[in-house]
Amino acid sequence: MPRYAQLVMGPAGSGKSTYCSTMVQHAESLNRSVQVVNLDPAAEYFNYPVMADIRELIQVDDVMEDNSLRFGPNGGLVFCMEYFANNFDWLEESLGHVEDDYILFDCPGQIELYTHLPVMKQLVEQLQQWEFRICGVFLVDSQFMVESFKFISGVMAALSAMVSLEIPQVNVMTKMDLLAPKAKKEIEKYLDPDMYSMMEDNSDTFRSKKFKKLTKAICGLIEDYSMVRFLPFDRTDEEGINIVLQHIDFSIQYGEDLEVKEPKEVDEEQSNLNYDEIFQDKVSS
Ligand SMILES: Nc1nc2c(ncn2[C@@H]2O[C@H](COP(=O)(O)OP(=O)(O)OP(=O)(O)O)[C@@H](O)[C@H]2O)c(=O)[nH]1
Ligand SMILES: [Mg+2]
Repeated sequence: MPRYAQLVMGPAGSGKSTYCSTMVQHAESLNRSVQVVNLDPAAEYFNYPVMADIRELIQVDDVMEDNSLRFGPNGGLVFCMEYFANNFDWLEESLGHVEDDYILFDCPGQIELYTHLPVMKQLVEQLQQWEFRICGVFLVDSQFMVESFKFISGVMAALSAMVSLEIPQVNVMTKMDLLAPKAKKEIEKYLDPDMYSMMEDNSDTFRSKKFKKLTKAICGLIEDYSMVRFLPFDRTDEEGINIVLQHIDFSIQYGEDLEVKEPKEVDEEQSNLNYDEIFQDKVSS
């Protein structure tokens, strides 16, 4: 039996930890068991129960206080993640060997982890060896997406994670509840974007021909992949949360291997009896 995982990624403050706790609550309401592993060694606050916490293995503060290392917060985090990659047996022990489990990994927000550092890819490969089917969930804050050039940079970040991890990925625009109705309408065009027309909208803002050409090339690239789409995520909207979950479940084929529930056996005599009654009713009417 496979196991299932979501790798919850995205820039700092994009809402990863909030997404995890919202998903846990939503899963509870569906009678499903979903657990969370905190993989952020600098995490200070999250309001979900954790099944494992990387801070038991290593903490950024300890690394920063170490006089021989002398790291700042970002270097410290990278050091922690490399240490983690060398100690996956800690994770194996914490996860146990439960068939059919469904785990969310709340990742740190440093964008370099998803663009060029190898640790996330190593984690993916390790999880696959443990028979996990993994979906990347890349979160981007909708507040920063109301202008097209910001949107393009968000898309590029998501695409970069997608290309480097080589797993199915669902991109999510978070904090939709904070948008004013007008901005919400404006942002709708980004949910299923036609990149070229978006670039035309903005043609006045391009300062030079070269910049315009570059932007056009980037838009072409994104369009060719045609995989960077965003789903809106409003933590107050159960239906919207369910749509996001369904997309993710579909990408990792969750539920396909679940045992089929047999319909209740009907007593044959009883069912014949019912049929006779219905027949009699029909004849007499
Ligand atoms: N209104 C609203 N606020 C949100 C939502 N998601 C996150 N927030 C707020 O945004 C802030 C950051 O959210 P987190 O969930 O901690 O973000 P994160 O991506 O885990 O942050 P880091 O782990 O520091 O990278 C918090 O103050 C949350 O309350 C949302 O959907 N709606
Ligand atoms: Mg967090």
